Amino acid sequence: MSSANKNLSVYSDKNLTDISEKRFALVVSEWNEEVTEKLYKGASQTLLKHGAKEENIIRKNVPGSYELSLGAQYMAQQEEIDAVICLGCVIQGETRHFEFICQAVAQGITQVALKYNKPVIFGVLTPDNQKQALDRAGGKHGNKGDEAAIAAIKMLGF
Ligand SMILES: Nc1c(NC[C@H](O)[C@H](O)[C@H](O)CO)[nH]c(=O)[nH]c1=O
Ligand SMILES: CC(=O)[C@@H](O)COP(=O)(O)O
Repeated sequence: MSSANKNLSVYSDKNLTDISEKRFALVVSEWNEEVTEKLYKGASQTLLKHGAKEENIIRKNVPGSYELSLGAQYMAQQEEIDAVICLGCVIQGETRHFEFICQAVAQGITQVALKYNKPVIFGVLTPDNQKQALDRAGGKHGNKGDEAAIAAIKMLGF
């Protein structure tokens, strides 16, 4: 089901685990910052809405989505971090570079989650163009950042 048929910001908030004492690392790509700042806003506001403390939301920037995996590892290895949310936007260009970044970051983030046995969430948009990105960063299809935050909360309640 595509985001066009399932709004990224629509979710059930029933039985969400208490996150008042949980610490979240939000690793944010600087590439396409017009989009990633919106993703960060969505994720951070969703965490606060569901009880996270502002001082327990730690933000770290990386140059681009390819660096999200290493940034996630730096944070996940810290015992006091309960979950990591990676936020990025990789937009298809003229070459196959898009494919390599998307594959690398998806696999890299997964490896970090499994290595450190804690939620490391893939909050990365991979659109064909800027419009698709903005539609999923607080636009008509919701906000991928909201979805990522809820995924982190649900995995903490696993
Ligand atoms: N084209 C996009 C990039 N490219 C940069 C890479 O992510 C990486 O920083 C570089 O290859 C150096 O290792 N990054 C995005 O996040 N989004 C893009 O559209
Ligand atoms: C995903 C990218 O790195 C891409 O935006 C770069 O554009 P291009 O493939 O035209 O070099």
